[in-house]
Amino acid sequence: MSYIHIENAGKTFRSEGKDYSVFSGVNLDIEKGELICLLGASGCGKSTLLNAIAGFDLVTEGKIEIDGREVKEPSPKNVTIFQNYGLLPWRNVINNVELGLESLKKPKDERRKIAEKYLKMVKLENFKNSFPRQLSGGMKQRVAIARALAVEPDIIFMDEPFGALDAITRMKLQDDILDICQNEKKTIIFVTHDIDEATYLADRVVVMTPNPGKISAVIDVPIRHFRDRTSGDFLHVRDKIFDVLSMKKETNIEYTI
Ligand SMILES: Nc1ncnc2c1ncn2[C@@H]1O[C@H](COP(=O)(O)OP(=O)(O)OP(=O)(O)O)[C@@H](O)[C@H]1O
Repeated sequence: MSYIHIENAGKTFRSEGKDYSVFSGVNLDIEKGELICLLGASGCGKSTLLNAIAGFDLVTEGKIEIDGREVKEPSPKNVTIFQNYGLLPWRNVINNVELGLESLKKPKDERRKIAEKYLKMVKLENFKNSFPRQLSGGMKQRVAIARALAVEPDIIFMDEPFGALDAITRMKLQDDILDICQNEKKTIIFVTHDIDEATYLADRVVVMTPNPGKISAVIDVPIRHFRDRTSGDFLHVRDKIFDVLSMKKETNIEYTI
């Protein structure tokens, strides 16, 4: 049995006396240590599926199991990173990173040591005494990543974490995520509607289409982490995704140089 097992999962909301199916018939198996990107256009149910796996909002059909246990509520072993950082403005950077460790009742010395280790990992060791208002968006998201890693979670759920960042900062943070994956071997489920981001980060890209949301294809990314966004292999995987989303032009354009 896989680590995360999703079987015939569906989610229906009732609104004004009518049922509305967000996604249905979703089957997916995820192994420990995989980085899975859920990719699709706005409204295809990516966040709803992520929330169902994380236990925030349960499926209404089928089942989702993690490590053999049906998901019925959020687990303290997992963390979620959102687009809006979620930092406490009155706490400085290191105290923000220590937040989850306080809930785990770690002694103060140990908390500090762990927080410093992860701040170093996200290259913010020189900003530990700064407050969120003094940081750029990218730095804030790095603090959120350090805070998530500090509690040594089993699974990290990321819902468009870089959606509010400019393209260059976004690419730098994507590299950070790949470094972290190599060092920490975490299971990550990452929601995005950015095809390049999914191709760059994922071990497998799960492509979803709407009305109702369903999985149209699961695309293996054969070379673990390209690090080169212009390589032929990268473009090949990207092309496959365009194909699934029916976004390729019918006719091929010929270029003459
Ligand atoms: N609690 C709810 N009640 C009713 N409808 C909902 C609820 N939550 C989500 N939906 C609907 O489900 C659909 C899918 O939403 P969801 O946020 O999962 O999509 P998404 O693919 O993540 O989109 P985006 O990329 O824009 O965030 C939307 O049409 C949304 O309005």
